[in-house]
Amino acid sequence: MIEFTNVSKSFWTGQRRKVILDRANLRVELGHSIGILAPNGTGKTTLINMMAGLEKPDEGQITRTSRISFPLGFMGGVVTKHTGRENARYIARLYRLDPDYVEAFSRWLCGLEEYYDQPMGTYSAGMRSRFCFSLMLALDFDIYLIDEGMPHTTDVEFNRKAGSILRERLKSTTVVIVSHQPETLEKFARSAAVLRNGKLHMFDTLEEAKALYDYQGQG
Ligand SMILES: Nc1ncnc2c1ncn2[C@@H]1O[C@H](COP(=O)(O)OP(=O)(O)OP(=O)(O)O)[C@@H](O)[C@H]1O
Repeated sequence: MIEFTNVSKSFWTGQRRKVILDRANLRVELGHSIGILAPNGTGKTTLINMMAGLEKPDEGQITRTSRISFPLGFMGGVVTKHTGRENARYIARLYRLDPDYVEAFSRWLCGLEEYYDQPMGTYSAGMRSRFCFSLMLALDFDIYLIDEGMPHTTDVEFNRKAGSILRERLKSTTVVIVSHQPETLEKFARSAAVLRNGKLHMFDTLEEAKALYDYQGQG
């Protein structure tokens, strides 16, 4: 479960205070995936980072009682001078999981072949994103945090394998996905919230959320 209670967050831009959340409340229960719709630049990444514990609220309380993933695509946990193998084994230990299993699963899924044993600094952006996604699926979380859909990868075989594992995982896991596009949420969640002017408005269906989002304009 993830619960936001009266959570506020803002940034000082040098000229003004940019409000991301203003005493926002939200509850994510296990088994109930949700999508969060928000226009670009209004705080999607900040919100998902707060759920992951990477960003602290200014005020209010965030309660986490499940195994919650780092955001899909997040690279902060990897050390680029180390190889994919070393990173996978190190991160497995941090999560108290079997490094042999995590390495084998991620090595198989990302399909980086000999690059898996090369420093991650030599990877292309697509290779890094395949590595991080494969690691995230290897770690087996209760709640997966996804910022703007699947990683952009041009590798057809990876997309096929990762897509089918993710679909299977979705039957037993919970997803929180943020996006500026309702279509991105459709595959993952039936209920949705809209982030608007620092408030989170929760709806039982994606259609209702979309109606408010469209009504208020997406910019
Ligand atoms: N550390 C920071 N200091 C100052 N401003 C910040 C900081 N982090 C984010 N912001 C600002 O807060 C706003 C929300 O940022 P965030 O990255 O969460 O938005 P987003 O909805 O994910 O954006 P995009 O759709 O462009 O990816 C932006 O205006 C951004 O410039």
